Amino acid sequence: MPSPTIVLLPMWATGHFSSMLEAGKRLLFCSAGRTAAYSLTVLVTPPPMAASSEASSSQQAHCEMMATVDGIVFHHLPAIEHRTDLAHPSEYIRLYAPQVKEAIAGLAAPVAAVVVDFFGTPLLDVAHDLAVPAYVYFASTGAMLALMLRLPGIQEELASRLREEGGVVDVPGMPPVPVASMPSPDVNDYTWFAYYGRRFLETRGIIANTAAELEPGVLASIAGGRCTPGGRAPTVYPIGPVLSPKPRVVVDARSSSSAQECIRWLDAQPPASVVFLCFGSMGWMNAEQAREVAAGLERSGHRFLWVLRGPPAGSGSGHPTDANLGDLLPDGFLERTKAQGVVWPGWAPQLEILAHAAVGGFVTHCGWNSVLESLWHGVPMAPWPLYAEQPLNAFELVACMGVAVDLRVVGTGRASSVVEAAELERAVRSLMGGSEEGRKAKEKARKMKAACRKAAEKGGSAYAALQAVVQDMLESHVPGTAPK
Ligand SMILES: O=c1ccn([C@@H]2O[C@H](COP(=O)(O)OP(=O)(O)O[C@H]3O[C@H](CO)[C@@H](O)[C@H](O)[C@H]3O)[C@@H](O)[C@H]2O)c(=O)[nH]1
Repeated sequence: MPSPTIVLLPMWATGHFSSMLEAGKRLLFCSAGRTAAYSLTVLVTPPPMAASSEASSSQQAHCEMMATVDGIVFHHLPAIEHRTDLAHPSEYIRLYAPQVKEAIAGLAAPVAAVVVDFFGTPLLDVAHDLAVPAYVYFASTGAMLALMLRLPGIQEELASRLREEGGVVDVPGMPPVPVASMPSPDVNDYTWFAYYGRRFLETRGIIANTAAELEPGVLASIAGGRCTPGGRAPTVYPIGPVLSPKPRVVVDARSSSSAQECIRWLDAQPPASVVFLCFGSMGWMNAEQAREVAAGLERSGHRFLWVLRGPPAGSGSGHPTDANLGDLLPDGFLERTKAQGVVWPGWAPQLEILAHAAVGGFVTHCGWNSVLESLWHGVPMAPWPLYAEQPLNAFELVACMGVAVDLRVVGTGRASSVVEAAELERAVRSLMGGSEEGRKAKEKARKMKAACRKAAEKGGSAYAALQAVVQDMLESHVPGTAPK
């Protein structure tokens, strides 16, 4: 009888796919040496056409990188017909249910557990139909998880709260969240968030990319049943920070020059002297936004490494394009600042950059992977949230963790939020140690670095959570049973 397998159902977006694969690898390593060690089966759903070939090539490169790890097997599901009427990723993922069911039922190994990305929550039905224990992998913050769990109980009053001038939303374990810091409902509208929150309670547990040391308040409030109607608390396994190295091929294929050039430039800069700016896998800037940033950086006088990507081709949705710097930057900027900084017009080796001693601060869109990578290396941040749950993350970084300086963003959304030049100049100076706020953020980030590393050590909280979830999977799995 083959050893039991854990089935992973990741979602294609880079910030989800790579994080979940890395988490799966950790589950696998944690089970090694036990009497019933697992294998890992990853069912790969191709991105919809609108998500672009960039998501496909990134997905493929991650699969190739992970395929070299013993015990991981990939099954690529055939693409379904493209549908233009589906606005939400979860609706699209739901269409894969029959294929996912067939693939799981056809596995030779007994299935110990199915783990779905939170966008793939509709696929919990498949696990239930097959009577297989189900778990969710949550790639974002504990705060966002608390909010999702809370939403079914406050959905009715939420609409009026969101309209109130100066309104706040109560997320247990956090200070009152101003309406402006609520996740932007553009893609992930609150109906879906509430749906996830309800359905998470059907699982055996939520495997979360966070750590008790990072978000003690919200994790305690979830565990205490304060976020859920009826006080029924789900089991959360905070196994983070899970950092996911990007395959070299993804970095090189997406950059106009070798990624190593960034690192070589950093090698020549003094310690903690460079401010790094990067906006995730989907962030981009238009000429108005870039002009303000350029002026702010130049006036700050600080060294910078700025990853600048241009708007998506065509309709404006989809992935950013490699920037044509001439179209985005003010005349003469590159020439005037060539001794001060570098503008990188494509995909950059972010994890290596944040690990570099020359980097002293990070202006970030607050994607949770970016935040964790920054904290892991003790780099303080200035938050410029763009979409999804990023405004909530930004609030948490400043108001709860104290690891970021405030940055005043005018407007919301990818195309319409602007940080004016004078504000960027002020925030960069502060971030780089020019204010009490900046120095405090740096000190807090240094402490978070130590806490993150302690959590991940053998005997640390994340390590214990990994062992606990593997133990739960062993207990829930009845040896010798395969799905019907
Ligand atoms: O030039 C780049 C740009 C990004 N990255 C990497 O890409 C990942 C980006 O992930 P993240 O920071 O989480 O941003 P998004 O790609 O925007 O992630 C999505 O998924 C996250 C996890 O759920 C959410 O927090 C975000 O809001 C959502 O947009 C990180 O590992 C970065 O290191 C690079 O290596 N080079």
